[in-house]
Amino acid sequence: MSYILTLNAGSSSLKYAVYRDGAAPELRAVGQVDRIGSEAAHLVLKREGETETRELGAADHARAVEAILDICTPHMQGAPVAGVGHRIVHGGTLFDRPAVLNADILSALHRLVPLAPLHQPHNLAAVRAAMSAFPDAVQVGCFDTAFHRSQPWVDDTFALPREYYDKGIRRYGFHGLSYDYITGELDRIDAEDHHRRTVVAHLGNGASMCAIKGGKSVASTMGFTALDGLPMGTRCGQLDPGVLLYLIAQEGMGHHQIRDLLYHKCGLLGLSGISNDMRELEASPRREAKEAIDYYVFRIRRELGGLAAAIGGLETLVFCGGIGENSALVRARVCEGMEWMGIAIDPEANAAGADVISTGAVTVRVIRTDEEGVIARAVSAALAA
Ligand SMILES: Nc1ncnc2c1ncn2[C@@H]1O[C@H](COP(=O)(O)OP(=O)(O)O)[C@@H](O)[C@H]1O
Ligand SMILES: CC(=O)OP(=O)(O)O
Ligand SMILES: [Mg+2]
Repeated sequence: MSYILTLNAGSSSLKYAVYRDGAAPELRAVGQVDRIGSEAAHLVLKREGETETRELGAADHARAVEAILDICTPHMQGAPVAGVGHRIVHGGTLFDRPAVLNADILSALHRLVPLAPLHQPHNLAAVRAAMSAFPDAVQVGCFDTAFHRSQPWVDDTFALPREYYDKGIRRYGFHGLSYDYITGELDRIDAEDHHRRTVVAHLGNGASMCAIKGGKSVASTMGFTALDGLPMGTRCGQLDPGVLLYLIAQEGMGHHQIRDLLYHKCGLLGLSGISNDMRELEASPRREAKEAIDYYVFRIRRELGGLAAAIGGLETLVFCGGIGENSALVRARVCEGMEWMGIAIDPEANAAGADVISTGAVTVRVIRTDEEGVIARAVSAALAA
């Protein structure tokens, strides 16, 4: 008997899950370290209906991995961690599937840091920490970009001179582990194949949408970085590049200020001035909160039309991610007045967050996504190979 650990490192958080390896990995515990990089990192472990927490003080990713190991070990009854799976945001053009990590691959992934400055360094830090904590375990990288490698050239490129495409300035797309999971679920639950043309809305703190045809990504709203497309908790989403030129030339802003603005101060937080958290905005009576939700919904509806056009119609629409799975309000407002597209939903089914909420020609589903599960299965396959 052995265990699989999955690590999903963000800039200030590290989500993890522990599985017992087997034909189908069995989830044993999940948790998260928050506020990494501050003076007050905080660890949570949930297993068998119980929650444990620990204060870690000042902690980097290596310390976070150490603390995760420390809190999990007593529950593992001496069995080893045979494999560690990592969500790695950027696989560039190199990876269209998971890969067993070694020194050569790590240096290739390190060269992609400039393409994902706020995600990739933390993903790689977690890999290094796991390699030293589990020197005998197989380390498997699972790439957010991999699912989108099938995108046609027109959605892979920007209309920049060709040399920039060759330098890697392309539309990679992200949240691929989530889209991979959803695609697998649709194959499983919809045997009659009413999902040949599907749009998935992954609405979490980071958010994107993907048009999937015959199980393959055709177009997505995220591009070169995880800033493009939909507005997010704190990220801007689609932005006229002229705005950046203006900020540089007229406001005298530099690289770090602009980066901080676009990643941390925009989106729902920037528009509302209240919060990046959809729950708080839904509960707020203030006009700014309502307008932030208005903009959010408006952008999703615009993208839905565009993505459906990219795949020549729509049979299935899926909502997932923290907002997609839990916000009946956002789902209702996205679907409102969309009968012209074949989208109509049942208010009660929507309020209950039912698996299927539609009454029209397009099947509208709510699916709890599972990026961790996708990673764990990739590790299990690598261990079996
Ligand atoms: N019941 C709910 N109603 C509305 N929004 C919710 C609800 N539960 C969670 N959310 C929203 O989900 C978002 C977080 O999504 P999640 O997928 O957990 O993010 P992450 O990208 O960090 O994994 C937050 O905006 C949060 O407010
Ligand atoms: C790529 C991305 O936006 O990831 P997350 O939603 O975890 O921030
Ligand atoms: Mg997420």
